[in-house]
Amino acid sequence: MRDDELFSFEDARQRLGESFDPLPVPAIPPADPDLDRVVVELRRLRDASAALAMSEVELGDIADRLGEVASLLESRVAGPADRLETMWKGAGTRRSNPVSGPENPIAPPVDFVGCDDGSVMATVTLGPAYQGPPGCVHGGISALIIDHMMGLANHWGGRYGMTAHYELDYRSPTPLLQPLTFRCWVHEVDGRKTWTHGTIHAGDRLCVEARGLFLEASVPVPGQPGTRSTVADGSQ
Ligand SMILES: CCCCCCCCCCCCCCCC(=O)SCCNC(=O)CCNC(=O)[C@H](O)C(C)(C)COP(=O)(O)OP(=O)(O)OC[C@H]1O[C@@H](n2cnc3c(N)ncnc32)[C@H](O)[C@@H]1OP(=O)(O)O
Repeated sequence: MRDDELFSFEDARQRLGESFDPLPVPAIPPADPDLDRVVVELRRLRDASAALAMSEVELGDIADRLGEVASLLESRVAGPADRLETMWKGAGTRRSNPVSGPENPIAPPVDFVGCDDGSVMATVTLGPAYQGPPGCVHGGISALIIDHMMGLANHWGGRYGMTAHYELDYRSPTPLLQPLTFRCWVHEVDGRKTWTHGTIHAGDRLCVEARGLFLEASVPVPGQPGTRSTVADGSQ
């Protein structure tokens, strides 16, 4: 097989076979609409405060007021271990993951679409908060998004698993402030193993190629002794 064929999603559906029966990820309503609003505001702050050095903007009063809000929030919430237990009584990480989660301020967020061709696709424009090389997306951010998206591609292809092995080739710089097309698809399956591939393009230009090996596995759910969950789905 040629290298470029490895990174073609065209026949992903064929490879999944007649059993391809995509499983959409059901939308889950917010447990608390105000939590989603808090996260929206935090993302506005993130985007407005990234890459501000040398801007000559007067920030002293902003820092003071943000400090007051942070202290108010801290005084109202439980510790992180307690919160981890509570969130698993809800939607698992489907609403709180760091890539698409509406409850997670570090998520860009990325919105995914399951495609009839067997792949999962997303278009996203990343801002300065995600900068690595000058004007470019940090390679670890690309890796984070594709890894998560591979999990969704597995689900779309009727598979699940934890990442056991993951590798990337950065073929050309991945620009900030331009729409990027992410695509992931199941490449091959064998028993507990799923090999999943992914790409990032800026327009027609290939920026990143990725390969992941996922193994069917589950982990204990925080605060629910004896209960295990497959990665991220919040169901047992
Ligand atoms: C209705 C609901 C909708 C919900 C819809 C949700 C959608 C949901 C989207 C979520 C998207 C999240 C996606 C995030 C994905 C992560 O971030 S996962 C987090 C990162 N990964 C981890 O923490 C995994 C840590 N590693 C482990 O726990 C264990 O190593 C594993 C992966 C469970 C495997 O352990 P194990 O089961 O003991 O495996 P083991 O028996 O040693 O090996 C099994 C086979 O795999 C091979 N293997 C194992 N490791 C490797 C390796 N690293 N390289 C190559 N081969 C390997 C072995 O050689 C062996 O091969 P065979 O001899 O059978 O041919």
